[in-house]
Amino acid sequence: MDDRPRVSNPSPYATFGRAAWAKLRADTPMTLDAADLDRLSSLNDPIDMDEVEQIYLPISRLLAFYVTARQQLFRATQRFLGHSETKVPYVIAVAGSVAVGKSTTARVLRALLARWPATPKVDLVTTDGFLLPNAVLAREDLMSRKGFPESYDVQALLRFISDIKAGKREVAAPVYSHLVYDVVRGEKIVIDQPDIVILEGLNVLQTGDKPKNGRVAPFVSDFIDFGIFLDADEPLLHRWYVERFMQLRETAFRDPQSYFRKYAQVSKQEALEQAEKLWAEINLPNLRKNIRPTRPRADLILKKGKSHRIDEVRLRKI
Ligand SMILES: Nc1ncnc2c1ncn2[C@@H]1O[C@H](COP(=O)(O)OP(=O)(O)O)[C@@H](O)[C@H]1O
Ligand SMILES: CC(C)(COP(=O)(O)O)[C@@H](O)C(=O)NCCC(=O)O
Repeated sequence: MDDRPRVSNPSPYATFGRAAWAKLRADTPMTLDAADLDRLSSLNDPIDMDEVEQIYLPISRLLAFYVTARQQLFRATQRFLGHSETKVPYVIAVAGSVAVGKSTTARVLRALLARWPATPKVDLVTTDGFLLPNAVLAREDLMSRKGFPESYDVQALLRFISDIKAGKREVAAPVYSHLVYDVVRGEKIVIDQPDIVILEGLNVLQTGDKPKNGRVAPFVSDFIDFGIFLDADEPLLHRWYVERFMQLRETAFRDPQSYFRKYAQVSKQEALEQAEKLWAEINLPNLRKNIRPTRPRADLILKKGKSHRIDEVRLRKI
């Protein structure tokens, strides 16, 4: 019998259940209260104190180590090259499906990181601002591909993130409105050398096309220091998407400016059919083809279960 040790394919991740991960909070203090959480959670994505204490405080502690280590490495390179010190933001990406709750995760992280003792300046940018305007999407027959890689101005997103990592001041990003379902003309947010940028969106861990003429184009993910993938099984995502659509029908869709105002007026059944259609024809295929394949590129995978709680954490160790 061959008793040599088997060479197995080791997982690059260490996997934790909730209780084991919660212990890694160590002595990190709680800096948010119930009112903060109310303000930070999104529609149909509740978050409570337990979730922050058990899941997010250990993440905040981990990121404090990573940011310090990265800054030291960066300063070492600057010293070696004899360059004067420029300030370069640390970029954290938050990726995952439509309706998984990226906005809540990104906002809670931002609030926690901004309350570290050194109170760094933390900015949050969503990639939807880089979607092509509806007029362009309609012209190119891409309205039913919103969120797919071809629906974004990837060059503009790359320019934005590379300018940030080059330490440029006052870098502008366009702004998207979920209400009008389009990029808002003339509106922008300006990022002015923060300590940390959180970049949130479906596509932040994506890589570009295959090499052309022997050259590989740069990817958004090349400029990311730490990637988080927010994960959940398809049936849950489906449920959360449809539930949110039906809740929006009672709220945002009633606004005369809402792109979906029609669905506040039609029958519940018609609205439900539209939500199912958007999920089945756009968001689910996008999840399968373009979003979930980026999960193995994440440094941290947060898997949500029922009630939107994170049940499992996987941290890249190699
Ligand atoms: N049609 C809509 N009208 C108004 N707000 C919306 C609409 N669709 C999504 N939102 C809001 O936009 C934010 C981003 O949603 P989404 O891109 O699905 O990402 P996630 O759910 O992962 O945060 C959420 O806070 C959601 O509540
Ligand atoms: C705007 C989105 C593409 C998300 O963009 P992101 O901020 O992740 O880049 C998405 O919320 C969306 O609108 N998807 C199109 C199908 C739908 O209406 O659900």
